[in-house]
Amino acid sequence: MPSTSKDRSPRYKRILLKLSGEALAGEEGFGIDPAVLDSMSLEIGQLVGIGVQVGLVIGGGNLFRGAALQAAGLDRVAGDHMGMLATVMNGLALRDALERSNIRTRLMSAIPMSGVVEHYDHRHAIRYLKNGEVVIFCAGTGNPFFTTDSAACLRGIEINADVVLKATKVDGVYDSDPVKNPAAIKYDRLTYDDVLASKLGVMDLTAICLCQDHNMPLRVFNMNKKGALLKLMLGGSEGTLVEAGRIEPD
Ligand SMILES: Nc1ncnc2c1ncn2[C@@H]1O[C@H](COP(=O)(O)OP(=O)(O)OP(=O)(O)O)[C@@H](O)[C@H]1O
Ligand SMILES: O=c1ccn([C@@H]2O[C@H](COP(=O)(O)O)[C@@H](O)[C@H]2O)c(=O)[nH]1
Repeated sequence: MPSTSKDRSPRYKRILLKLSGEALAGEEGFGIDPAVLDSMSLEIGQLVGIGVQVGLVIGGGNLFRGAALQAAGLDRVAGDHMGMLATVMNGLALRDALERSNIRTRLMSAIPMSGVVEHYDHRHAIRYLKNGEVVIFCAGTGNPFFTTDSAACLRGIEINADVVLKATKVDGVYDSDPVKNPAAIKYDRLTYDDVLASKLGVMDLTAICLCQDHNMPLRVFNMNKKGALLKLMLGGSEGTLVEAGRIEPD
């Protein structure tokens, strides 16, 4: 039977999607691959097309990470500032790609950068989202010693998103890192307490605690699977859902 517009009504009204900076690098492992930007824009455009309000947080791991710079001898705070500025560069590139695809987009930075990006203000952000514009939140939380995962959960809570979606290169949360352990077992659902107690490393624990404190559901899924994001919006199951409450075995 052909699908009707009713079939395509989204399961979430407003989402916060965290995009990995590392994913932007594509095959190169460093920098920004325009082909990856275009494919991300296509997927995001599909969500806007079915009426989902989309807030984005972009990581910086394709350019700089404070902890790696510190290991190379740099001061940690300077390294973290470089990492946050890296997310601004990624944000500028992503906005450009989205706008080339005719998706109206705002870029808001936690660090004021007059003339380059708009300074973050959650009330303005909500207004833009209601207006159908995609909003990219860059520069993380604006503070060192945090990550963009924490920034994603923070912004998700501030804009009152229905869910935080972490797009990554693995299929969800496993009992150990699936990149290092090919025999790792994937979970479909977990509680915040499960993730915290077992220190499951897919996201930093500060981010998980924030979601737990504010009862913000979190889903980790693989962005390399074409159409996974749209499938999720239309009620399909992808990745791992982390939420409150006791999960009964199936
Ligand atoms: N228990 C686990 N389940 C799933 N993935 C895990 C687990 N432990 C560690 N990981 C690793 O965490 C990675 C997810 O982090 P990812 O690179 O997407 O985020 P990030 O570091 O926040 O992004 P960025 O590239 O923006 O810095 C996965 O690629 C996986 O290798
Ligand atoms: O709130 C924040 C967010 C990020 N940083 C620094 O930026 C890099 C890149 O972010 P990823 O989450 O690793 O992609 C991060 O390693 C930190 O150095 C920050 O200081 N504060």
